[in-house]
Formats: sequence, C-alpha cells, structure tokens
Amino acid sequence: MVVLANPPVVDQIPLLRSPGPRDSFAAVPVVDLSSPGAARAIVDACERFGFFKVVNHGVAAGTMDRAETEAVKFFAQTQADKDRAGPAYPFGYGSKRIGINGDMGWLEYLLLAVDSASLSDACTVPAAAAFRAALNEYIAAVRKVAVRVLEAMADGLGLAPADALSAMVTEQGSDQVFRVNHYPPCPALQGLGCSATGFGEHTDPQLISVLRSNGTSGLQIALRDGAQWVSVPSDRDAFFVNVGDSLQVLTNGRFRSVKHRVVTNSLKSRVSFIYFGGPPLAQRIAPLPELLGEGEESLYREFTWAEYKKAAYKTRLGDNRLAQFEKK
Ligand SMILES: C=C1C[C@]23C[C@@]1(O)CC[C@H]2[C@@]12CCC[C@@](C)(C(=O)O1)[C@H]2[C@@H]3C(=O)O
Ligand SMILES: O=C(O)CCC(=O)C(=O)O
Repeated sequence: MVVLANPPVVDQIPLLRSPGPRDSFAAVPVVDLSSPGAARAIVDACERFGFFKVVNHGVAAGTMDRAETEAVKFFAQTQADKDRAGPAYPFGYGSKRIGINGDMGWLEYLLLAVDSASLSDACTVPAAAAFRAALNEYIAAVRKVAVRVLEAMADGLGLAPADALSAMVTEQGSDQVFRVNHYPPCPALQGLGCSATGFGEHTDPQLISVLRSNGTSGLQIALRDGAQWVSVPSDRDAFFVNVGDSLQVLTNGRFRSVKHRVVTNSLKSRVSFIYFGGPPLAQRIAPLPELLGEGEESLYREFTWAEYKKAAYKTRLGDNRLAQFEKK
C-alpha cells in the first residue's frame, strides 16, 4: 500500500476534498433585519439549519472596511513581530495551533476578550492604536447586530421580556470573545483536488456567533447531522449567524447548534471576524420554561456557563461537547 504524506508545508494539518461548484449552498436562508418578517424568518432558519445570513443590518461598509484594512496590515507584519503579540492563551496571537489540545489549521489569528462593547483593557494586543480603534468600532457595531438578532429571536419564539435572550450577552460580566482569522492561500495544494483545513469542524459553545469575511469563500456548514458539507457563498456585505451550543440548550434542542468548518483557498487569502456572544460565568444554562411544551422534559443536565466553558476547553475542536450534559 502506498501512503501519501501531506506535502511538507501542510504537515500535521488535515486535508479536505476541495469544494467544487456542486457543493455550493444556494439555499442559505437570508434574513432582512429591517423587515417585519425578520423574527419569523430567524426562528425558521435556526430550526432548520442553525445558520443564516443577515442583510440590511445597518452597519456601515466603512466600519467593516477599516477593520479589515487594519487586520490585513497586522497580519502582513514579520512573523517575529506577530509572535510578540502571542501566545493566544488566554488571549493574543496564534498561528496554526487552535486551542491547547492539539488541533491544527492553516491559519493565523487573534483571539481577543471583549468587555461591554469594546476590547477588554486587560487584552493588550493588538497594541497599535489605529487597529484597536477600528476593531472597537466594528465590535460595537457587530454586537448591536447580535442584540437585534437575539431580540428578533425572542419575539419569534414568543418570549418576554424582549431582551430575554439578548440580556445574556449584554449584562455586566457577559463572556464575549472576538476572533480575527487570517487564512493565507495554500498554493502547494493547487490542482491536487484537496485543500488544507483552515478551521476544523466544530460547533460554537456560546449562544450566538456573528461572522463577516472579506469575500473569499471557505466557510462550510454541515447538513443532515453532518452527512453532507456545503459551501456558503461568501458575501462581504452581509453577516452570517451561527446558533451556538448554549442556545441549543436554552431552546431544548429546537434550535440546532450548527457544525461548521473552513476550507483554505489555494489562491486567495480569507480574513474573517467572528463575535461570540456568551453569558456571564454564573448564568444557568437550561431550557427556558416558556419553551417547554406540556410535560416536555429538559434534554440536558443543568449547568452554568462556567462549567460548560471549563469542560469545552478540555475538548478537541470536533468533539460533541454537549454530549456529556445530555440526559441519557
Ligand atoms: C479546541 C478548542 C478551541 C476552542 C476551545 C476548544 O477547546 C474547543 C472549542 C473552541 C472554540 C470554538 C468557538 C470559538 C472559541 C474561541 C470558543 O469559545 O470555543 C474556540 C476555542 C479557541 O479557539 O480557543
Ligand atoms: O473564519 C471563519 O469563517 C469561521 C471561523 C470559525 O468558525 C471560528 O473562528 O470559530
């Protein structure tokens, strides 16, 4: 038997079949956030896919462009300069290693803590004032989108008060994380039919993630419980929203936390920004009583966000983190 090794440049990084036009997911639900039908459309998309695209979100193109320009400048620095902003644990610059349990991807990134509506002062990277200002402007804007989406979700689910979900990511001590990912092209694999994994398959532990990319494709989501991976057509003017594990639990499984991953492009760089909205550490994560039908029981053992987060950080990226909290 001939065992083909990865080309040395992507050694240790899992390879994936290169996506083709037939993998494109043309049916991504699109939610017009300015329309009266947004609440219903969001609930429908969360039930079907745990994923949707948001347009008419009100965030100025300049806010997104400034953050992207500064991010590109940051990643264009020498490796030695970037390494000075690392390591990524708990927060800072990281390259190829994701988390501390051995996951690898063809990317470099900044993992940053958000306090209220801007970068946490305790997070001293990135240091450049222009980059921090651009990120703070972007974070304030994307957080507002997350809040509007969570309010519309609460409306669509018939929850009261209107901030039943959004308060969890805005109240004092809420655990918000921001990630800037840069996936350099991987020309060594061009024409081989395979691509480097940029970010391996996973679900997000928080309630909600709001993603924006520079328009280079690469994001894939899993359909039919992981039986099929489809490519999300990129759109630099839109946001993409993922349901996270915590929202799956709050809705007792009615909304599905979506499995997703990133496949590296062989020719073009991808830059993405992801805002992860998580609750305060002491928040109890359990199905909301209003969402439990008559006689319906929780599918999960009770836990706090602190317990879930601690357990999550001991897992590998692709693990089913909720499994250990499911009632047997
Ligand atoms: C391998 C890991 C990276 C991760 C923490 C974890 O142990 C499992 C979950 C991963 C994830 C996915 C969503 C964003 C993120 C910041 C998070 O909260 O959980 C990452 C973590 C990370 O990159 O450190
Ligand atoms: O870069 C992307 O498009 C998605 C990355 C991602 O899923 C993550 O950072 O958790």
